[in-house]
Amino acid sequence: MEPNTLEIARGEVSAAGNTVLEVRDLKTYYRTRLKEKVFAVDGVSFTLEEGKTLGIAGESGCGKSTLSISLMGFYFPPLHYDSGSIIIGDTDIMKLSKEQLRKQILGRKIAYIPQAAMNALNPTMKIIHFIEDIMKEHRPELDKRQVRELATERFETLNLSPKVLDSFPNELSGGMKQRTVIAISTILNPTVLIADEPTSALDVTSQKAVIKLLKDLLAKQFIKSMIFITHELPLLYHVADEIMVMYAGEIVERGTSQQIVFDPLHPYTKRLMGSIIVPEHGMKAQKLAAIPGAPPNLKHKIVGCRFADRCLYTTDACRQGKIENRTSGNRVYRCHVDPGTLKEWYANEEA
Ligand SMILES: Nc1ncnc2c1ncn2[C@@H]1O[C@H](COP(=O)(O)OP(=O)(O)OP(=O)(O)O)[C@@H](O)[C@H]1O
Repeated sequence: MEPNTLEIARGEVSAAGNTVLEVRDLKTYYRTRLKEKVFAVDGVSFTLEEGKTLGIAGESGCGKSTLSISLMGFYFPPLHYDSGSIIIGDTDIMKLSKEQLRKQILGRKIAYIPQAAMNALNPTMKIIHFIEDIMKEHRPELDKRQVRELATERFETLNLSPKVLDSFPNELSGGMKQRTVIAISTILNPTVLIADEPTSALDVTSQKAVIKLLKDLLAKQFIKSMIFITHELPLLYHVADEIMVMYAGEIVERGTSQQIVFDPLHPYTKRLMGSIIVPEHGMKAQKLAAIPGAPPNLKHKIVGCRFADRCLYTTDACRQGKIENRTSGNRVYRCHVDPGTLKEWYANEEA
């Protein structure tokens, strides 16, 4: 079904397809020791379609990790939920109790691989014991032999040696540990997998193996969709079907990976991606560009565009009221300037 214009304008729908996750106007904040609220996720809305990988890009501190943690619906101080919905299937998980979340959602519907996940494994437990613990909670009808059979089959299908099951974490290389964490985290076939910098701190060969594993999980339908966060632009471009760009707690643009990298609309995306005339092979070493200045302090109420202090094209209009989303074809971006004018400005920069 085609999304209607209003839905797109709210940034709630990006593409036709089977929606597996819908986030509506989500707001979450850190409470500081001085009792101030830092809204690191401030009115985020988006959908994720079955079979798709959605990348999240943005400078350090723009809220990517907070958004991904927030999507689990499970909050530990200093992070708090303020408002909004996280809908998986027919369930708004924010309406569930912590117990319901733990039993019905975490690991089953949504799984999260945090930064440096591989270092979080308890070194005194063999890999099979992590899987047994998960199954005890979620598939109590299975005995130990059945759990081992299931784990062996899963590891073999993912081209991981079943011998790993009888290893301790510190007997595995960094890359193998990371792949093992991913295999364990997805053993219940979650609808959505969130991978936050899953390849950072790995050598190039291990990075490739992790990416292949993630793609295999999708292709073999052990997961239905993925949210992928990385600072590595070429990696994001190659892994993600679509990219959302975050700035100061808001989504400022969403489009296909091709559009975001090579034809950005929002001035923040434009700066973040550097020059749009980048031949693909030249992207290999490219990271997200450093932009002069710093994002606004989220402790304070911000009026107008959050990027205004760093944008090359700021006018008085940018500093007034709330900046609403605009649409251009399948794309949504949060800037009051029309696409034609933006493209003209960017063309002049390159002239
Ligand atoms: N414990 C905390 N207390 C207060 N503010 C915090 C806390 N943790 C993060 N923040 C703030 O929340 C905002 C978003 O941080 P977050 O780590 O989500 O960004 P990020 O885009 O994931 O960065 P990175 O790419 O470095 O992981 C930042 O302004 C950060 O300073």
